[in-house]
Amino acid sequence: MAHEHDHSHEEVPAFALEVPEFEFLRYEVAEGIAWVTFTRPKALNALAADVLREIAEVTEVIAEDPEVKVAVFTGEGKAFVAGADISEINALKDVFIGREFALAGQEVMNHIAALPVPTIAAINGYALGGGLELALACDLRVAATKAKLGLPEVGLGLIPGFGGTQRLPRLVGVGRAFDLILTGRHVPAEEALALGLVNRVADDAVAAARELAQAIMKNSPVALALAKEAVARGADVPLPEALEIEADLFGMTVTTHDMREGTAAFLEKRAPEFKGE
Ligand SMILES: C/C=C/C(=O)SCCNC(=O)CCNC(=O)[C@H](O)C(C)(C)COP(=O)(O)OP(=O)(O)OC[C@H]1O[C@@H](n2cnc3c(N)ncnc32)[C@H](O)[C@@H]1OP(=O)(O)O
Repeated sequence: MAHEHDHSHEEVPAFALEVPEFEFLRYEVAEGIAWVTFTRPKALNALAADVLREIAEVTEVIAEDPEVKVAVFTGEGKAFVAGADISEINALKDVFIGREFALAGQEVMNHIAALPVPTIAAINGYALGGGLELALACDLRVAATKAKLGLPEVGLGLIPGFGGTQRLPRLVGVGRAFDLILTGRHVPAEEALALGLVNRVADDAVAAARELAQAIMKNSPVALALAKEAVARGADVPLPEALEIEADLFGMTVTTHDMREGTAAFLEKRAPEFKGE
């Protein structure tokens, strides 16, 4: 085959994943966990358009990386994410551009929600507005004791626009969601736990997220992906149809190596060795 270019990357094995350079986040994979850390602490990790673009890119990297079993999102400094960038919103004037702004943010959150691996928001500090909406797009939320969560948009003359008016009531119920959406107040972590808004509260959210990820990773990766798919696809359809989706996906599990291995290991009183297939 003729070589038309100087392939300076030729020594990289064909299967190596190309990870783009990120400016506003750090991407690391260690022991099966993909860590996405927002690194714009001076602006409290606010979601400027460029940050949202990088989040969309990193979800593609995660989805394609076979090493990743669980993904954790967290922030540097005193905030997880303090919302969409208010100076960018201040510049929005046209109704259609405003709508596009919300749709673009929603799309990024949808990318997170659609990831095939379990996702955890390690809420190290403020998770406000678009920041809470990002956490709501994750499967699980772990909050630091000092974290504050809220949807303060109405105080800015806005409404939540990155999924908050929809994902929050689905998670905690309409009445509890209205409390947050209409007051815009900052909810402390312990109260967020009582509301069902977060799954765990710990002094160190990152350490607690790591423990949660490790507990999840003991299970079959293929079962995790199918369980996640069942919940997601069943969420917005009538119950009889949702139960059919569950049965179809259950059917798929019985054809997997992991199901043979998991059930055999139980019967043989030993630990399973899952392959994710
Ligand atoms: C569809 C989605 C819509 C949305 O998400 S709308 C945004 C919703 N979020 C908010 O309304 C929260 C806004 N931020 C705050 O209320 C405060 O911050 C905090 C309570 C979280 C923290 O207050 P404190 O500790 O006093 O820090 P600080 O001096 O306000 O913030 C440090 C720097 O970060 C900038 N910043 C904070 N949040 C945002 C943001 N969401 N968009 C743009 N910049 C933000 C500030 O302005 C400041 O910057 P400088 O150092 O240059 O003065």
